[in-house]
Amino acid sequence: MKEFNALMLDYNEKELIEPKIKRITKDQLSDGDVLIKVAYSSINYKDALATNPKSGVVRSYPIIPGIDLSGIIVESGDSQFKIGQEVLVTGYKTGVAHSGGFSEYAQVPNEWIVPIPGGMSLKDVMTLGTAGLTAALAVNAIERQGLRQKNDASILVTGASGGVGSIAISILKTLGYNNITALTRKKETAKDFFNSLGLTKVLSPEEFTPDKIKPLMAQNFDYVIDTVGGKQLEAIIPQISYDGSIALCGNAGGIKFETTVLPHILRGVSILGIDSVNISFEKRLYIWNRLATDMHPDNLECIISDTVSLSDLVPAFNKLLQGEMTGRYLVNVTK
Ligand SMILES: C=CC(=O)SCCNC(=O)CCNC(=O)[C@H](O)C(C)(C)COP(=O)(O)OP(=O)(O)OC[C@H]1O[C@@H](n2cnc3c(N)ncnc32)[C@H](O)[C@@H]1OP(=O)(O)O
Ligand SMILES: NC(=O)C1=CN([C@@H]2O[C@H](COP(=O)(O)OP(=O)(O)OC[C@H]3O[C@@H](n4cnc5c(N)ncnc54)[C@H](O)[C@@H]3O)[C@@H](O)[C@H]2O)C=CC1
Repeated sequence: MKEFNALMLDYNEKELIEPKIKRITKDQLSDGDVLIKVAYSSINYKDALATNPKSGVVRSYPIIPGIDLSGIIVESGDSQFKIGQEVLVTGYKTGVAHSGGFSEYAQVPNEWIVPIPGGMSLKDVMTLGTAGLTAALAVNAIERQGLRQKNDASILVTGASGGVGSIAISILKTLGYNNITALTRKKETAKDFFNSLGLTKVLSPEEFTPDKIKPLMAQNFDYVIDTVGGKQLEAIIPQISYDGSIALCGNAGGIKFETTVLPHILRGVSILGIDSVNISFEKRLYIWNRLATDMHPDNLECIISDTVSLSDLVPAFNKLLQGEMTGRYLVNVTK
């Protein structure tokens, strides 16, 4: 490997220099103990945000973005990791302050590396990627809050056409929780996708949002997995049932919302924060193991809408940011 392809983001103090595929060498990668020949990556909302310097996602330039990668170890300075071993990396500084997965090779610290969980392929783990890890963390969090004891609990999932939302729905269904309502702006345009997820209850924001939002409203949902954040939350939290909870995962619709203490002090409603980037290694392994076993979505192949190559990334980012994407993009780095 002398030169190889990578997507480079650079910034000239005023504006982002148009992201471009460049031929680079190993010494242009960030430092690390292990060199991985990348097979697959995926596109997450955060990867698309990374192309906007104002988003605050990228902490240093130039950078190879891509918060996810799977591949095969080709050089190892750590006896724990063997050449030829199949591994995955998500989160930490990957793709935001350390060269990431949109490259034919990546070099990372040993403590970020997760061996591919039993039974899964390099492609399966990137079909899930950070979106899958986040969805699984959210389901795990609401299970710990009582969902396990309530098989017929009513669960609302927002941003349901997106990566985190659709994988959360698949995991919930795989685990046998079937009373799921999807909230989506794509009720009409993504009908086939929702059918493939086995959803029967799909609401648009217009149907969901009451004319007047009161601090407490009818208790319609026991649990919520929210990927949208922002103003939409103002109509959701007052509709959570007594002792229910909401796993807050995302900010696709904004970061600010106004609320009152009433759902929390009168109904015992809990807000559960979900982070996939810096969770402990122990929890990471636990969740990946669940994704390979009881949480493994029955219909994993339905989640991927398109498989793209490094040269297709920029138009794909734009589609994601404009909310035009349904499901997920898998990135075949070798294509
Ligand atoms: C896959 C995951 C996701 O998709 S999460 C959603 C995508 N991420 C975002 O939208 C975050 C974008 N980032 C921002 O908007 C900003 O970076 C910020 C608002 C989070 C912080 O920027 P600001 O300029 O206000 O503050 P500082 O850079 O000075 O940081 C303050 C304080 O927060 C710590 N911090 C910054 N970024 C993160 C982060 N991503 N995760 C956790 N903590 C973060 C930073 O270290 C500072 O703490 P300190 O103790 O002072 O070092
Ligand atoms: N907490 C964590 O560790 C993680 C957080 N996230 C966050 O979760 C969110 C979803 O991520 P992905 O599934 O990768 O993105 P995605 O782009 O696949 O899905 C986003 C969904 O939100 C919808 N949406 C976008 N803007 C909206 C608006 N204004 N109002 C209503 N719906 C809107 C889209 O139509 C889509 O269904 C993002 O905010 C992302 O940053 C993602 C992964 C990890």
